[in-house]
Amino acid sequence: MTCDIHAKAATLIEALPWLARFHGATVVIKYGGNAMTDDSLKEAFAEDVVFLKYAGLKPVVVHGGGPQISAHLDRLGIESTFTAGLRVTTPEAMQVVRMVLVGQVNRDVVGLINRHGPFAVGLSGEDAHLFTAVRKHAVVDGVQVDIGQVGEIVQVQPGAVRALLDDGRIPVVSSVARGEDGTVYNVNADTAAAELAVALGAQKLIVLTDVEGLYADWPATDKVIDRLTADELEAMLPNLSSGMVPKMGACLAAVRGGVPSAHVLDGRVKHALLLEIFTDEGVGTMVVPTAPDHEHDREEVEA
Ligand SMILES: Nc1ncnc2c1ncn2[C@@H]1O[C@H](COP(=O)(O)OP(=O)(O)O)[C@@H](O)[C@H]1O
Ligand SMILES: CC(=O)N[C@@H](CCC(=O)OP(=O)(O)O)C(=O)O
Repeated sequence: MTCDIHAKAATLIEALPWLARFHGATVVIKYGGNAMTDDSLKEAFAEDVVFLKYAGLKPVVVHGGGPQISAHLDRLGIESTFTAGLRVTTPEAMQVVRMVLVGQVNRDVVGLINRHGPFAVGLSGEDAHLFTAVRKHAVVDGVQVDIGQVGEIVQVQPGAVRALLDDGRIPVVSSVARGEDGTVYNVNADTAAAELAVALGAQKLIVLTDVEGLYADWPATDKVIDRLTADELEAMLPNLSSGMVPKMGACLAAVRGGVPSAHVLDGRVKHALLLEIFTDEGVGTMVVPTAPDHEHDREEVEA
């Protein structure tokens, strides 16, 4: 019993340096479609985000919804195909993408968070010119491939998100973007989260997904890379497959854009967010700008 109490106190006090470090910091969290399928995990995610807010951080959520979009397209008899991890998006599919992300998944995430208080406000990347995009082409074996209404973000106007943060709210953003010509674009949510993290000058980008982190030798799953530099990641990128291409590309873009660290965490682990931010070990894969001079504790590495 005494032992239990001491262990609890030790866990709480272990958080102290991290609370001091991240007080007032903006943290962008990408909540992935594959990490949002289990009800008790969804509730734990919402608790973590609200915990971060009460702990003095400024969480911003960017959500995905790939599996939910695929399920809806399936019901309508529309086939889903992906090129380089991106959904080939016909105008017909785009209507479904927008409806599912903005009308369904965004509402679900906002609702989960707001069980704890009047915090979450949902917005689409189209709102207040948050994300402006142009048509993106995928490159397969050096050849440009048309993938439909997939957008590449060319401008972020984070004013609406900042205003919500200043008002003590938790912005919840869907990865749909506007084009200057009125076209609506489907943007990969990892990419959107990274762009927003850079524009906000965030202290961290955290990407929650359904694997432990970046595996060194996928599909072998016995070794997770716990830390790598931007240069090391860049060298690995051409050999990555499926959803990890945009995910790790996003981590690289965030770190190169001035975000001090980007993390890929296992969203299937309850309270993975809290473990990453408030404990000494950290979990998952961390991307940092450059290698530390010598082996140090995690605090120095992230500084
Ligand atoms: N090197 C790798 N390490 C980890 N996962 C990988 C790797 N290469 C491919 N994957 C696959 O990428 C998936 C994650 O991408 P994705 O399904 O798009 O996630 P999310 O929906 O969370 O954004 C993993 O579930 C795994 O199947
Ligand atoms: C262009 C593109 O691929 N867009 C994604 C947007 C949602 C997303 O990224 O969802 P996850 O994070 O759950 O994968 C899609 O249509 O699936």
